[in-house]
Amino acid sequence: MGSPGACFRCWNAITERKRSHLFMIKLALGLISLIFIFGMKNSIPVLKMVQSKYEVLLEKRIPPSGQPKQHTDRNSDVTLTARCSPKRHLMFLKTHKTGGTTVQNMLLRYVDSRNLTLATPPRGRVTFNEKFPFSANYVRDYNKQQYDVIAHHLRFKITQVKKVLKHNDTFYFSILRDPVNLMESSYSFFKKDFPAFRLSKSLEDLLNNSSSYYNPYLNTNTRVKNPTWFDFGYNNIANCSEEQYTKALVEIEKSFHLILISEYFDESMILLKEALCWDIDDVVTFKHNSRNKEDIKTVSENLARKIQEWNSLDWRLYNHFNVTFWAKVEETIGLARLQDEVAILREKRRELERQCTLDGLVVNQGRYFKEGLHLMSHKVKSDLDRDLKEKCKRYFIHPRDYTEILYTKQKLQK
Ligand SMILES: Nc1ncnc2c1ncn2[C@@H]1O[C@H](COP(=O)(O)OS(=O)(=O)O)[C@@H](OP(=O)(O)O)[C@H]1O
Repeated sequence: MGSPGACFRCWNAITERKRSHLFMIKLALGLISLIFIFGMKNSIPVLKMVQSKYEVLLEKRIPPSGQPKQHTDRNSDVTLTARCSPKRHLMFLKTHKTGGTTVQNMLLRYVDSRNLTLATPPRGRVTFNEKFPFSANYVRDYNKQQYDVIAHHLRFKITQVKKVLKHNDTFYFSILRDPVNLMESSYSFFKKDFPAFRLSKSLEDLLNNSSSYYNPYLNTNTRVKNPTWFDFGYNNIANCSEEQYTKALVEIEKSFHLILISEYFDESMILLKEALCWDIDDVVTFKHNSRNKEDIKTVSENLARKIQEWNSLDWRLYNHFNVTFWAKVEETIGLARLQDEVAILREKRRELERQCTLDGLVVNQGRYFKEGLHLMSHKVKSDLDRDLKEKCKRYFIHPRDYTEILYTKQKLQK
């Protein structure tokens, strides 16, 4: 190794010509670096948003006040006392065909056991008016009173939601699903409900001949294209410029504290429980609205690409929040603890299934059986004691029935 003095002498020994060559190379390298950094920053605005989102989420992670709650860090065997209190004011944007009914059932059970106030849709309905942006007047018996939870389908409009959920610590969250899986599910579930689905012979036929089947201006075709973008309150049919897309994404980032991912449902439940400062027992769920295997069609790579193009806004949205989901995992509980807790959650589900049900998931022959589809559900054992039977039933009850039960209970409590 030469000394700094020796190096200085080397430098002086270089001829004038070589020095100017070196200068030119350094200048070129500097320029290339600048172009690269500038290009990255501007061509991937989404990455910038991911960063800023996590700065915001980290700030919000531990509420400033509330009852101390103990969390055990399994990796270090250290019991940490984090100051957080269970969140009870919740806005769940129930998107379509994303596993939303499963999340909703968990929320309704939470509302039930904690005697919270649920904003309910009109009698006999499982959705608010979904075609138009939400209005506080869509809530049954709305009289400017305060509610704790919204968990039914609606088209998101934050100003109106805030007229119903007035607590300023309301936690906003939603769930997304890969648009390919979502559209395959949607096409079979809503086959008779939307003209574009009804008229086409298959999903492939619809996407190959969309102009023959799909009239975007027909208000009965609202959720055929970019259905999740529509649920979030945005225009799912007009061309969306880069600027409009980014503006919408920033709005969603600002309004929602957490976006769950259907493909990682159990992981989502653990992340949600952490964010809400709930117990793991609160997030044990059973699948609702799932189809029998024989009703699920395999989607070829070619068709998958077409579905992604058709739902390009939903596809971008999903990819964005898939990234932020995992970043959030890293920033909060970490992958190792996530895996441990997912295993505990699944064991709890298995145990409850053993206690409550006869044969696991079976084809639903009940009242809400959807014609032409084999929807699955659980059958509660008949020989259980009264309390356990009531508890078990709550996991599998149809949202329409549960909503009515909660509505009546709330009325009686007044
Ligand atoms: N826990 C869990 N994990 C993964 N996927 C799940 C889960 N719960 C429900 N599902 C699937 O979600 C689909 C039903 O979605 P929704 O309940 O949102 O439907 S609806 O819009 O309310 O009709 C439906 O999808 P398909 O079976 O593909 O149709 C369900 O199987």
